[in-house]
Amino acid sequence: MCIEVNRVSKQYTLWKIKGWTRRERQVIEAVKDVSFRVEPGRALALIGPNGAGKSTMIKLLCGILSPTQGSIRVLEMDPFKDRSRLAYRISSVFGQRSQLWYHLPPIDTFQLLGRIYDIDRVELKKRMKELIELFDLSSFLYQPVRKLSLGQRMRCEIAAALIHKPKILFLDEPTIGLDVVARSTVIDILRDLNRHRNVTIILTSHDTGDIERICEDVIVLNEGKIVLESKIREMRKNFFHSKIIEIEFAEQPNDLNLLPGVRVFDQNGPVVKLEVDLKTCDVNEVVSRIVACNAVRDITIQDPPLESIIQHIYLSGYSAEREAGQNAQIDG
Ligand SMILES: Nc1ncnc2c1ncn2[C@@H]1O[C@H](COP(=O)(O)OP(=O)(O)OP(=O)(O)O)[C@@H](O)[C@H]1O
Repeated sequence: MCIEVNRVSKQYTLWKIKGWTRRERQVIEAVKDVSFRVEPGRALALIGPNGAGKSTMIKLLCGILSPTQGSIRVLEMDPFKDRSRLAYRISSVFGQRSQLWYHLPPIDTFQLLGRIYDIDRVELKKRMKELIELFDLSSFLYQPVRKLSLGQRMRCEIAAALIHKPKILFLDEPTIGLDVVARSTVIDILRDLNRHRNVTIILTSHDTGDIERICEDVIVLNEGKIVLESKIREMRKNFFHSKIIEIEFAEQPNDLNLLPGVRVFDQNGPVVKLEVDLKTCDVNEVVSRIVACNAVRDITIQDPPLESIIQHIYLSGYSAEREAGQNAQIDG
């Protein structure tokens, strides 16, 4: 097994200053009694709303934090106790933080990391060549990192994370702030690493598109607890029951004459978002009907926002069922 998380909880303790002399202790339960396993070569997404505990979970798995309760094994090691040994076998990319030297070109960081990981000179040269080709870095390899675009920086960031050939790559919001093209490049690279180079990927993202293209498995966290553990395919089948159609009409529509199963999700002047229940009707039919009866400037079809899927998971009573099941197991 690549990763084994057994009944892990993580609490943060904060001290609030109250007046001149008093301090009040506040305990935040970021992760509550979480268990899961990841087989080698899988790609797992950890998703959930803000504050759900995703980053805390990634930090626990990398050994940056130690659990308050429970145990974690990553590649047969305790990530917190064996952190330096584990560092040779795993890697992490945090979208909001950089491991590249800001005022130096990326090539300098690669060479420095080569030294840190004790990679032999010839081998390092070979690996850098491979990564430069894979991530198409040659045109900006000698420019200071501060002068790179966000997309170029993220490609260098992931290349740097791979210099020591890690078995597991942890990514916390790797596509945050990237434009459509840069995001797509990063996603393709991550998918290739997982599918063809056997790198296990653990990813957090707020973007359902990223998650679907990279990962096979998903864990949904909310308020520190697992509310759903599933294959992405199953989650789509069970919970993605709707699509959002965004239409920009030539002028504000009076009567949309909507089919059953279609509701107005949002409206801002001539821009209307419709939610289509896929169990009741077909998206193509809805689009054809609207285009036939109205002057339309633009139409886009999207998946519903992650937050609304999570809300749906709750409304479907899934989490309550799961909790009841777990309690029954514990009692048994
Ligand atoms: N260093 C810290 N000290 C105290 N509380 C923290 C710390 N880091 C996180 N928390 C709290 O723990 C909870 C979980 O935070 P975490 O960052 O793990 O969530 P997240 O799912 O990654 O959220 P986001 O999507 O916003 O990044 C939140 O209530 C957060 O305020």
